[in-house]
Amino acid sequence: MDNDTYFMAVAVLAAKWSPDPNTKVGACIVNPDKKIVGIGYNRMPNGCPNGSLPWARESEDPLGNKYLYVCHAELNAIMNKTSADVKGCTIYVSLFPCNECTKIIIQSGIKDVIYLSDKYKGENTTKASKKMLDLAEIPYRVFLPASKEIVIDFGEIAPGLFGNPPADPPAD
Ligand SMILES: O=c1ccn([C@H]2C[C@H](O)[C@@H](COP(=O)(O)O)O2)c(=O)[nH]1
Ligand SMILES: [Zn+2]
Repeated sequence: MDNDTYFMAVAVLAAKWSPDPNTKVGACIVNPDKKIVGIGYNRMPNGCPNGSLPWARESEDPLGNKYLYVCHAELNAIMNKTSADVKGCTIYVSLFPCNECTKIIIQSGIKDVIYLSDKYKGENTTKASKKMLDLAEIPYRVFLPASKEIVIDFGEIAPGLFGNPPADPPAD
């Protein structure tokens, strides 16, 4: 598996933890030595219990929608960093970063953005992101997967757990 596939798969796996019922986003930050230094997904802020804040999108009351509360995947990945900083790192994101995340990406010193989905490319938030990234000379590129899915096969690692005892070693 190549680097991009591996790191984007980590971002997509992180996204699966998101409680957002509509759009689950994952981010994986990788340093120049190809070490993962931060992972995040979109979720409500720490200390805000499940159900205490809305996941709605279209309430007439802005306080009844998720947008004022949710912490974006990129923010969480940067806040979760395991290194002193993320200068010179690459961020793999399952969705093109919004304008607010783009500001944080730029200010944090991240030097490269690789994304999977650009489903909000027509929105001003995405247009503003691209404008800022262009001005800051931070390249961004789409990740084009070689296949639609990759399989994580637990049975390959531990066949005994699935009713297939490991084969006997060959006789001498
Ligand atoms: O840069 C971004 C942009 C968005 N998100 C999160 C924020 C929300 O939880 C969803 C978007 O919800 P929609 O229902 O598709 O409007 O994605 C993010 O983490 N990073
Ligand atoms: Zn964002």
